[in-house]
Amino acid sequence: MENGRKQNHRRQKKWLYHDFRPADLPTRLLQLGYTGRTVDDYSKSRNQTDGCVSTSTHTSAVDSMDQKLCLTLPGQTGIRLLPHAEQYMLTLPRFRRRQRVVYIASPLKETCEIRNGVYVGKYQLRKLFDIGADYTEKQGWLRTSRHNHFNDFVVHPDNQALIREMCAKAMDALNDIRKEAQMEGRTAFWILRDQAATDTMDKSVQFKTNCIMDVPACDRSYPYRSADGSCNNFNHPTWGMAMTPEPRLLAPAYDDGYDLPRTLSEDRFRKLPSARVVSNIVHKGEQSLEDTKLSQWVMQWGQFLDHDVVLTPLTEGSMGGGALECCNGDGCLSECFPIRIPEDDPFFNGTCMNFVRSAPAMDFFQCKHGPRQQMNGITSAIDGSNVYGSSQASQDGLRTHEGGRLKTGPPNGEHLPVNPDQTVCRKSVPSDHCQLAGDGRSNVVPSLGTAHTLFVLFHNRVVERLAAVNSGWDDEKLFQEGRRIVAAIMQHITYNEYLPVVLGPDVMGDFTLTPSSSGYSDQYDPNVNLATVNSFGAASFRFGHSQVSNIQGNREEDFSDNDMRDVEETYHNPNMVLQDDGVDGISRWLATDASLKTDRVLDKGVRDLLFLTEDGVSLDLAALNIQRGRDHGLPGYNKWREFCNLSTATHFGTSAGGLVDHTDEAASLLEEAYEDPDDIDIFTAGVSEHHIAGGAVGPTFACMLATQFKAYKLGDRFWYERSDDSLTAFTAGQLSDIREMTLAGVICQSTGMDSMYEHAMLLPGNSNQKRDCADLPKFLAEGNWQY
Ligand code: HEM
Repeated sequence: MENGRKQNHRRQKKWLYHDFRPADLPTRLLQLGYTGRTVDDYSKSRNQTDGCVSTSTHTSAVDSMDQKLCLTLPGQTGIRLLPHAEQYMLTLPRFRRRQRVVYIASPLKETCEIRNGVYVGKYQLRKLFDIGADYTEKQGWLRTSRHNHFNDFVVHPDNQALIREMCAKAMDALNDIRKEAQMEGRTAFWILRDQAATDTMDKSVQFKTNCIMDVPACDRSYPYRSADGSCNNFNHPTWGMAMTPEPRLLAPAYDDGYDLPRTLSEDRFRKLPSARVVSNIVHKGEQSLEDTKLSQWVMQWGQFLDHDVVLTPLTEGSMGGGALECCNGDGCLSECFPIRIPEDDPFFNGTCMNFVRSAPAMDFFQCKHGPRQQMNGITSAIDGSNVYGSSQASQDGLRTHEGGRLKTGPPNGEHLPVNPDQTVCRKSVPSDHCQLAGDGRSNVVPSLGTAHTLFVLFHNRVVERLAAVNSGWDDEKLFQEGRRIVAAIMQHITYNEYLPVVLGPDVMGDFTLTPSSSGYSDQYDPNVNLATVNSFGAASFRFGHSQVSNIQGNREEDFSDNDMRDVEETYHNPNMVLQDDGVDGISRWLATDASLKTDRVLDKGVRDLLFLTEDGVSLDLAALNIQRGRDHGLPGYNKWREFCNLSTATHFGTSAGGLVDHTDEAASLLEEAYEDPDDIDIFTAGVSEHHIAGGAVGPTFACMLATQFKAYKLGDRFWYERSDDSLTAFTAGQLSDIREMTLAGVICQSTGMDSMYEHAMLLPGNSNQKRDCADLPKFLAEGNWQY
């Protein structure tokens, strides 16, 4: 008997890891929760939509098309298999006879450390089964960094320990879930499926508690924002803090309920189309339409603002460190989720677009964990963290520590300072420099670098003026007061100039977003969490990608064209902004060139040529957006319609019960791309809706965006319009000075320009005339600012 049990146990282990028989797969799948489908069905559906991407000369695990396991055979292309988490596999029938070894990539939770300045976590490839001779075991490293697109998103050393803790905990959490499932003899999918449904903004599943992070202690008498956004809310000091998980408005729709990206329909019978296929069908167009009212400053303010409120770090890695290459060697790692490029792609030659999953996160302060979450690497509040950084160390590194000023850089001290890491950008001439700013993405395009530069220069003008009227103030006081004023002006520009043209008057009113024209506005509610929610970063606020044009430009003092470059030439190349007249000329171009209309089409510069390298490798931003939503487990379009109390679609027509907020053309393209309206990705459907009256987005994105902007306003203890907190409030006179300020005023004050259009975000016209800078609002720091 004893012997029998042992044998049984051994047999079970063997079955799991070594001796898997393809014939058992249907039964195994049923046990694992993939009900109602046979292997053949599954294989067929995967066959239709998946391609195999990498070729190998030896037997090894090399690639995956979406986050899972893969198998390669000598001289054959790689095949992606099923989730490592459940320790089982699927294979395409045609390879059965020839397959040798299948590996499992499993993170080793105890191995989180910093290497070469970035967080790395160890993973191990274990043999799952073998039907042949070769067998090797491999080890590699996963690292968590801010981003892998040309190292834009470098982790500040100050945050490395935090990332390490967080990632270790997140890996622990996912392992706990797996173990729990094994102990109960059920799959994690079933355990978490119901619980995941309740894992919304406030609740998450609680498995085990071994907290190692302390909730920050708050000094209630400190009058300024902390550098990392902690203690904005005294009752919840981590709300809105950098390096914390992004809350969710809706439960995630992961394939396995807790970790694996959404690649299947809700009933798990359909495989979703490749993100690039969707992009080719829905987001491709001959030429994007220009907006008739809005200038490029709307696009540029959107991106600059985005970099104030959200940065979602990715997991990176490779055997020897460096960015994860999911189309080239790292594809077997569970953190890879590359995008399949169809054979008949109109632009790309290859079959695979690199895509790395966002780093896993959990609420490590409350030690709650459940389905995989993603983290915000920067502060959530609209607080100028893109100017001042999101950690104490980063803030300190940006300051001169004299007179409250921020550092500036060559050639004339009117540009961003030199980044200590000169490998994060491309240089046209040796005298160019990679720029340093509060957010790591400032080199992405020159017009973004321009916005950053303007606000650093503006800060310095503000503190100079404060110093002139407050002679007793030291560097710290000047810096913090300047920072407080600049953040308030950024909030005002956002709610007074940007949001009204994006959301239109009705939504502004319904969500109480319109700034008061006089007096105070005391809507602060300490029960509101101001943290940037997952769907805002991964979907709705990406609507701005549709506004990006193929050109980066510079205009002369008389606003005629000066330097016009294709956007792909300017990615990660700050040359344009570092010209003597770069900031002025680009600001003029942004104010007078039309933004592209928010619609389903993304221009070629971002849809085919994003981050083009000298080697001719580029990405598709629409496909990345779709894939990112799936990576984060964002539910489909219909679920967001429900969230927003809007009708859902049961057919692809535009009549009642269908896609009522789409044109016939957009609806029919969605039908071509998807099998069922429930499958439609939120980015794709959201960006292609009709605009709401007076706005630049459709009703679904308007609701999702307004929900977030309401939280930024109501949940911010430092909201600029408040009067009811004597510690943080501006005086009535100061508030009225802040309300006077406009983006045009900031541009004029920060540069040597003579004139600018009054409403920088609107195209020139009868109600938007060019004005002398002398006649535009100025922040003078007289009277009201003398203490
Ligand atoms: C030249 C202009 C722009 C470029 C090249 C660009 C590029 C990118 C890239 C490469 C990503 C990461 C994609 C991924 O792997 O998931 C991203 C993320 C994002 N972008 Fe843009 N973008 C631009 C403009 C904008 C604008 C105008 C907006 C908003 C109005 C915007 C909002 C966002 C948001 C919210 C994210 C997610 C950020 C995060 O969670 O880390 N972007 N963008």
